[in-house]
Amino acid sequence: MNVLEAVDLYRFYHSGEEETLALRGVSLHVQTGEIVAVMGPSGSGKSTLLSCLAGLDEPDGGHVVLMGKRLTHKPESVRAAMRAAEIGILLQSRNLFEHLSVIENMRLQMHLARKFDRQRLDSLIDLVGLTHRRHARPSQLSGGEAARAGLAVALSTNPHVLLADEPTGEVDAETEQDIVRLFTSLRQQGGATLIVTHSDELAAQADRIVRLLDGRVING
Ligand SMILES: Nc1ncnc2c1ncn2[C@@H]1O[C@H](COP(=O)(O)OP(=O)(O)OP(=O)(O)O)[C@@H](O)[C@H]1O
Repeated sequence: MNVLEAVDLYRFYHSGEEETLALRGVSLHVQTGEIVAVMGPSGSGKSTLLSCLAGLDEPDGGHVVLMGKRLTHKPESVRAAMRAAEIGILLQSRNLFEHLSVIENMRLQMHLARKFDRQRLDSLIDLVGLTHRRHARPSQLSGGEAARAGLAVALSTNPHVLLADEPTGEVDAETEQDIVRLFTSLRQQGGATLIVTHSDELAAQADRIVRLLDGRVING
């Protein structure tokens, strides 16, 4: 089953006289139990694509279908509700509120999605190896711990699809291995994952690699 599908996405940016064609007719899908890696050089449109897939940005053309329902060209409030219910998002800027502890960040995410689940909270924090750091604030975490905490927050609502932008971008080799293992265990549980990455190691674990160049898919 297609959990997430993008059909012929276009996104243009205008600044002054200049127009950038960030996406030029991108189509892709992610199915249940599948990891799809999106790769491509800097500026090829990966982050723009992820924002459109998450409903954080509206494409200028084309559409996105999430769990059989159109996500694009809907009011922001509707997109936000669909996002909270169905999507886990891990962006490069991370998804942690600085004034909340790891566990409070996870709780907040669950409450926003109206999916509070004490058991899931405990098992996820254990899964990412942060039980002993559950009460730490983001500023008190190492880079690798913060990456794992961000992942725990993204997964706290048990989303149908996880979208991750460079999840291993700033972590050491050991944490990268842990994150790779986490993604593969999610696949075993039937999760659908789309990862934007420059890491060959992470991409090697994907079922498919979608390569972007100048806003176009150059293979699928
Ligand atoms: N808000 C914006 N305004 C104007 N141009 C933008 C904006 N965001 C992105 N772009 C341009 O759109 C193109 C695609 O950018 P995008 O960030 O999606 O690429 P990327 O593949 O994610 O790059 P990177 O690997 O460096 O993060 C680039 O040419 C970028 O300069």
